[in-house]
Amino acid sequence: MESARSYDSEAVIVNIEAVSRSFKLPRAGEVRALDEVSATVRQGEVVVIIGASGSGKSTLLRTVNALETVDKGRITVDGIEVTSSQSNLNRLRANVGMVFQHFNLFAHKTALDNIVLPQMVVLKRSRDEAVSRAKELLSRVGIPEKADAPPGDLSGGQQQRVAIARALAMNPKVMLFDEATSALDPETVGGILALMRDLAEEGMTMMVVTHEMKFAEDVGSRIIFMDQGKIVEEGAPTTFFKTPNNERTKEFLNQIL
Ligand SMILES: Nc1ncnc2c1ncn2[C@@H]1O[C@H](COP(=O)(O)OP(=O)(O)OP(=O)(O)O)[C@@H](O)[C@H]1O
Repeated sequence: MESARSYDSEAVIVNIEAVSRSFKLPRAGEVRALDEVSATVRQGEVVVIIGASGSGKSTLLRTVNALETVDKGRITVDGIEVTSSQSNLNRLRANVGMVFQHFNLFAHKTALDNIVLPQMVVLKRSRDEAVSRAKELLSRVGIPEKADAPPGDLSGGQQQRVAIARALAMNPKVMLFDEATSALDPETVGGILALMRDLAEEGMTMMVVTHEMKFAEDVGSRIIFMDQGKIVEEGAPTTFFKTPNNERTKEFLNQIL
C-alpha cells in the first residue's frame, strides 16, 4: 500500500456542485432530499457525514455512486462526470467503492466469488488474476479462511468484511460507507471500525455516513452536518464537536452525545 504521505493532498477526488434531488411521496408530498448541496473531497480525506434520520445523508452518497440521479447540479469523481451520461458508468463503478448497511452480497456465490466476479465484469480481469487479488484481499480484511463460504454461513461482521474486500478489489479512488456498522452486533462493530480506520491511515479517500461519533472524531478529516437536505455546518472534528456554530448542529449533538 502507498504510504499516507505519498499522495497529492491537493487533488480533488469528489466534486459535488449545487446538487438537488427531490422525491414525491404519496402522503408527504415532495421531499427535498438534497437541496443545493456542494462539497469537495480531496485525496486522502475522510469526510464523515452526520445528521438526523431523513436529512439526506444516504441520498448524497448514492448520487456520488450514480445509484441515484440528480434533478439539478453536477458531480465529478476523479474528473469524470457522474451526473451526465450512462456511458461512464463502468469507469465510475470501478472508481467508487460502496459499502452498504446490509452488505448486498450474492447469496448463492462464495465469499471469494463475490470478490472475483465484479473484477471480471467491470475491470475485465482474467479469472486467475481476479482470484489472486480476491485472496489477497480476504487476507487483508482478516478472513482468508472464509474463501469458500457462502454469505449465509458468515456472521454479519464477516459478510461486511467480504463487502469491503469486494469494493477494494476495484482499486477505487474513493470508498463510500453508508452506515456500514448499523446492522452489526455490538461486539462486531469495533472490528469493522478498526478496519475502516486502517484504510484511512493507509491514505484511502473516504466518505462515511455513520452514527459512530467516536469514529467521526478520531478518524474524520472533516465533518459535514446535514439538516433537511442541506449542509448546514462543516469543519474539522475538534472544532465541530467542541464549538459547533449552527443551532441545529448544537441540538443534534446535545441529543446524541
Ligand atoms: N428512493 C426514495 N424514494 C422516496 N423517498 C426517498 C427515497 N430516498 C430517500 N427518500 C427521502 O429523502 C429523504 C432523505 O433520505 P435519506 O435516506 O437520504 O436520509 P438519511 O439522512 O440517510 O436518513 P437515515 O439516517 O434514516 O438513513 C427522506 O425524507 C426520505 O424519505
